[in-house]
Amino acid sequence: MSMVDQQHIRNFSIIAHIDHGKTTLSDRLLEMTGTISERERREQLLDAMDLERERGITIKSKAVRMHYTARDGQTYQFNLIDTPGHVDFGFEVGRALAAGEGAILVVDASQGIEAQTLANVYLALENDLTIIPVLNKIDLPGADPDHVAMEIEQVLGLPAEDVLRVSAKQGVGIDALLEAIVERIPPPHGQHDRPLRALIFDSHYDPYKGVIAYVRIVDGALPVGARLRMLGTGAEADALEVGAFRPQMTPLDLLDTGEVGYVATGLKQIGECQVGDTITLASMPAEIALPGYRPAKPMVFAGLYPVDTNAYTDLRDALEKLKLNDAALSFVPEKSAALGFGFRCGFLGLLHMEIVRERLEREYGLDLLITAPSVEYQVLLSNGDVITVDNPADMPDAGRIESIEEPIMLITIITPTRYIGSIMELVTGKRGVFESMEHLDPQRVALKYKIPLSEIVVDFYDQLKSRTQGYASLDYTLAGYQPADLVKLDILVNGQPVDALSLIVHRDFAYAQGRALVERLRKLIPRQMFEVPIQAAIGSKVIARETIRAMRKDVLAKCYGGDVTRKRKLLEKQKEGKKRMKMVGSVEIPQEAFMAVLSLNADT
Ligand SMILES: Nc1nc2c(ncn2[C@@H]2O[C@H](COP(=O)(O)OP(=O)(O)OP(=O)(O)O)[C@@H](O)[C@H]2O)c(=O)[nH]1
Repeated sequence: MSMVDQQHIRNFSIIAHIDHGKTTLSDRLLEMTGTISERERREQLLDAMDLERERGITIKSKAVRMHYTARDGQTYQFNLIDTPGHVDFGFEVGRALAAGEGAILVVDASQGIEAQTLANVYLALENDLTIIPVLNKIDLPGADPDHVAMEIEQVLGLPAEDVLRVSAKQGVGIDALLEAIVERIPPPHGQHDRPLRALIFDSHYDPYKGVIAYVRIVDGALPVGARLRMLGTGAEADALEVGAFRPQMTPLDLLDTGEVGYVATGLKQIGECQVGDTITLASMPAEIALPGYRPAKPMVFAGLYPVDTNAYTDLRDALEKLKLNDAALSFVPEKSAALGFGFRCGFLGLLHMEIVRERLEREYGLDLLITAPSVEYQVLLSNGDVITVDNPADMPDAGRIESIEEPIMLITIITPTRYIGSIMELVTGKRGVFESMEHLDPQRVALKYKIPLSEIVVDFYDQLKSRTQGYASLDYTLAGYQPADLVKLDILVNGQPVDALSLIVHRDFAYAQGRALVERLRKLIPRQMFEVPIQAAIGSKVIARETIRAMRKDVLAKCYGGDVTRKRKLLEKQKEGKKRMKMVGSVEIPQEAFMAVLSLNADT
């Protein structure tokens, strides 16, 4: 049985703005400590998920154990908890941070501080972590380490002389960083003789071992074979296996005070082993749970429907499994007159939505139809009741509504000063209100605005990037709810309202958006055998109309009167080519139509 003195443990995360080199640096630390070989590093081990490698981003946090022999001759156990960098995943960053005592803050020496650098530093400070600031990419010709070190001192209050300089790519400055981890990050100071308290900071589901909880042992120890109890849910389980990620799962006899590792619980019910809960021993339970996490709050909602109606239960099972690896995902069954049975899902943001959808399709072989994303509205009814509405189709008739409140975000945009005008124009065009402007240096500012979430979920980030040639960065937090003059815009296809195409829009923009949407739909919905009118309406008032002309008769005419099987073959072939279509009434509507709203601004 290995006993490690807590003095020789260091638990930390690496935090960074996206693309500043967090993954490259993590892999370099693994290589320098002999945890992986150079070849393995090249294969970018930490970004193991296919999807991550393709998108080049880190989605799930991971916890890897390394051993480092320092200049003082002592061997230290490092537990590196990797965190995702994208704005949608701030929730996971917070969880990972709470499992350690320190954070390495990576800043690209050619880019300087970006929006998520700030957001991550605030999260680290909230968790009382020791921060080691590191300038990465000093090998780049455009790197200006002295300037960025001063920026770090001025904006973040971390002394410039404490800032380390590395090139993760070339392996420069990594020794000094390893020493700084030993010297600057405090060891854990848990109580070895107290009953076990282990914080669950992540989990995944394994078909053979059940729920695998990623844990930080705060007090006591967790031996293999022990009977465990979850303090929050009361569920009990056996520790089938305990171990550490090195980086593969490696079984051990026990996890001791201060250590980070995993425990396989055999639990099949994901709800019984929740991230944020405390694990203790059934034989000698701790009394007080560790402070948990704020549950992640979904911000964006969309309907997910199987293209094949028979796949409904498969979709439900897949969502349940995914949820284990993704605590932020929420879903409830919903029924659409147009699309049948499906689920209303809640996501942290659009990137999160895209990832969930792709994982469902790739890992579970599902063909899905997804509706346009919506935010959550607070609706005060004339009878005094307040309801929340996250599906435009559920919005009550205008006559029953007293007022509607929508979520408002506080956004921070960091940008070179030359783009301020263009950003102002973008933000005010989306009902944004200026809050403040702060200079980071003579060439760069942090702009703050309040803006409705519904205006930024769609393509705000892309527009911001294209207006600033990629130079601006964005971060956002919920600032509260505000009343607004909102109306429901219905879309009628062939005279029938299609619930899945309804939208909530501001009254001032309703006409323009209705026009743009019907024009767009006219292009997206394929011609049918008959003429199809497409209308946008508010209540019973039609505000825009387009017509899809009928298909020319001679396409199928060839088959008439002749060979029936040939006609059937032709129709089947067409069907295959249009997999992602839904029959709505007598009209086939393709997936793109349900997402048409996403590309509206490109037209207006
Ligand atoms: N020149 C140079 N490029 C680097 C260095 N470190 C990382 N990069 C490159 O910067 C890009 C982003 O690096 P990643 O390690 O994927 O960044 P990340 O912060 O982990 O990104 P996410 O996981 O998506 O948040 C990659 O193309 C790296 O090859 C460095 O020291 N020098």
